[in-house]
Amino acid sequence: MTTEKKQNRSPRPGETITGKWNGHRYKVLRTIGRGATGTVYLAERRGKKLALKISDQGYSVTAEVNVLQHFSRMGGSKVGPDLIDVDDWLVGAGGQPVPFYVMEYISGEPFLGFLQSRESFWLGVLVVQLLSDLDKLHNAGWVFGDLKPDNLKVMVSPPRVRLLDVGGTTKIGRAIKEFTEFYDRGFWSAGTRKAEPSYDVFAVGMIMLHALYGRRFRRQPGDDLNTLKARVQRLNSPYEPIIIHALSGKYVRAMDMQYALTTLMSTYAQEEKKRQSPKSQPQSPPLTQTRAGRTRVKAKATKKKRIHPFKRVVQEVVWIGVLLVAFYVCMLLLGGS
Ligand SMILES: Nc1ncnc2c1ncn2[C@@H]1O[C@H](COP(=O)(O)OP(=O)(O)OP(=O)(O)O)[C@@H](O)[C@H]1O
Repeated sequence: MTTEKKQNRSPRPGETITGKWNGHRYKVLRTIGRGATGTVYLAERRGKKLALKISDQGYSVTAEVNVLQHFSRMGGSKVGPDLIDVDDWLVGAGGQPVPFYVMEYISGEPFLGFLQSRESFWLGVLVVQLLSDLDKLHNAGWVFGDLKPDNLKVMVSPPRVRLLDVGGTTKIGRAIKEFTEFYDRGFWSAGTRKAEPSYDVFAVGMIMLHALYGRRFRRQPGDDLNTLKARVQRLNSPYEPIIIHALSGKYVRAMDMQYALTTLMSTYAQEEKKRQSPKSQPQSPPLTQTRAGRTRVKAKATKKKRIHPFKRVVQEVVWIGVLLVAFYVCMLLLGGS
């Protein structure tokens, strides 16, 4: 593979890319997106959809491929996309080799888009999954680094969060090599940019804050960790203590946050079960803090109480009929004896 930096030609939709070394052919369908280090295309080989990344920087391809190879050796559930092929594309006869790699195409919904139409319970479910993947990554000696909603996708049925864009993945102990300010603890003066598990955990806290708040907000001069904590408190969300702990660096490992979140969610699930039994009184607000969730719960409750007048009449008529039939049967039996 080449490592020199140059401006590569972009493939056109419908164009076929043939690898110089492995000889595999990929038909480019469309551009998925452009990042800082290159462009990702949706491609097809033998009827299978794949993601093909072409970079202008050979060294970034090498680094990303290296990380994806580590990911695939982790075993268990998949952490990042599977690496499928690494090769050079020869553009035209005698053209310069263009380095590219092919990975599993992760189809699904964007992380925030998936949550928009669902109750905030789902935020907890996805974050528990994410923390489990991060924990595996950390145990293998890496930190994801550039953790943000854009780098997460939710594969549906069953919903499963997946990590994309491994460009920021950094060896534990080194300086984080790629980050996005809003999710970066250094930006909020909440810690260093040293690659350690708590760096990713902070970003998870910011992702939760972003999802519940509904958008990113600007950092004003002087804003810091305390400003973030105050924002979290204003959300009045059951996730508040978890997010505050994540932002404050109280969870050293992703697994610590995962444990706290799972405990909180199972407590709420038990309370919800009790709440549904007619004798008990609610103890705390349900885990449905999104506006959409609250409206749905309210609508459901209203629906239960109100019965259509016509339906009530029909029910009464049916009951009177049942009673009359029972009365006549009794009369017949008494008359017959
Ligand atoms: N395996 C994949 N399956 C599906 N989509 C992918 C895959 N890998 C990357 N993408 C998408 O391709 C786009 C470009 O990704 P890329 O990793 O190059 O950069 P980025 O994350 O957008 O930007 P940056 O690296 O600058 O943060 C993104 O929209 C990303 O979601």
